[in-house]
Amino acid sequence: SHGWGYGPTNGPDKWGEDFPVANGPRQSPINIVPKEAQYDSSLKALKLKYDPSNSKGILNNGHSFQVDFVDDTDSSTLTGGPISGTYRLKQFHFHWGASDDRGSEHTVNGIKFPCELHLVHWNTKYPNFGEAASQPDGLAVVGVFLKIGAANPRLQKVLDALDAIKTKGKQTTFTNFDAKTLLPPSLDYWTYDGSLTTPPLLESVTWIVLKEPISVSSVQMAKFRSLLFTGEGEAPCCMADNYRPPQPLKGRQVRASFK
Ligand SMILES: CC#CCNS(=O)(=O)c1cc(S(N)(=O)=O)ccc1C(=O)O
Ligand SMILES: [Zn+2]
Repeated sequence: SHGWGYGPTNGPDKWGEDFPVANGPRQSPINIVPKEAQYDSSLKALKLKYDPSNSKGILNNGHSFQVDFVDDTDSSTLTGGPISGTYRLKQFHFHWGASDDRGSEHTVNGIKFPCELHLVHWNTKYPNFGEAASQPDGLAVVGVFLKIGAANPRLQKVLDALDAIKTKGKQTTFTNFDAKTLLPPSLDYWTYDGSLTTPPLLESVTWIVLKEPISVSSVQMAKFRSLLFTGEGEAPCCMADNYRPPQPLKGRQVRASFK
């Protein structure tokens, strides 16, 4: 049977057939309405401590590309913010559109950004990522919006690696990358309880969405779209529009770390 994807026959509207949690009470992404977010003075500042030597490789996984990190020690971690304990950085990846008017998963007042970065972390109170991914407090994903503007030099090393991973399943080494350089100056954030935005859509994610976007140029966005969903030797299909649309809030509270 065909696996899940983002096409008309296997896209987000079809995921519930194989993954019934798709219609669960804490699905992601969501539309964020800043005026309805509650400022919570008890929310701590985010603390992101990333060791560049932990970056391992970059992989085209057939639905996005991801940069993987060594996560067998506490050398690249997320602490503070809305979470308790220590979460280790596992990978980061992006979601983007076929044109600059769409591509993000979260939206703000219904506005779509051209791209969204996700930094995936898992709670070290569990023995490994797989175990954590099945727990309600197992994962924490930091989301960063990208908006069209000046070319972002911090993205260039990632984009220059994409020629080597054009087709599904290709990977190459990607060392000494400091993921902190992808973050905006302000770490103000919205947070809510949600899920993975791709199958298996597990409801195990504390979402931490930064208010301030980082920049990306239209030329750089075209580079994202040069990737293929398809494997070598298959009819090529450009990797784009790999985003799930916002899901029902179902009574959840979105909190803000800032006034
Ligand atoms: C079990 C399990 C699992 C999910 N893995 S992931 O958290 O790295 C991930 C997270 C997300 S997201 N968009 O929810 O952060 C998307 C894609 C992936 C992925 O495997 O490729
Ligand atoms: Zn994602």
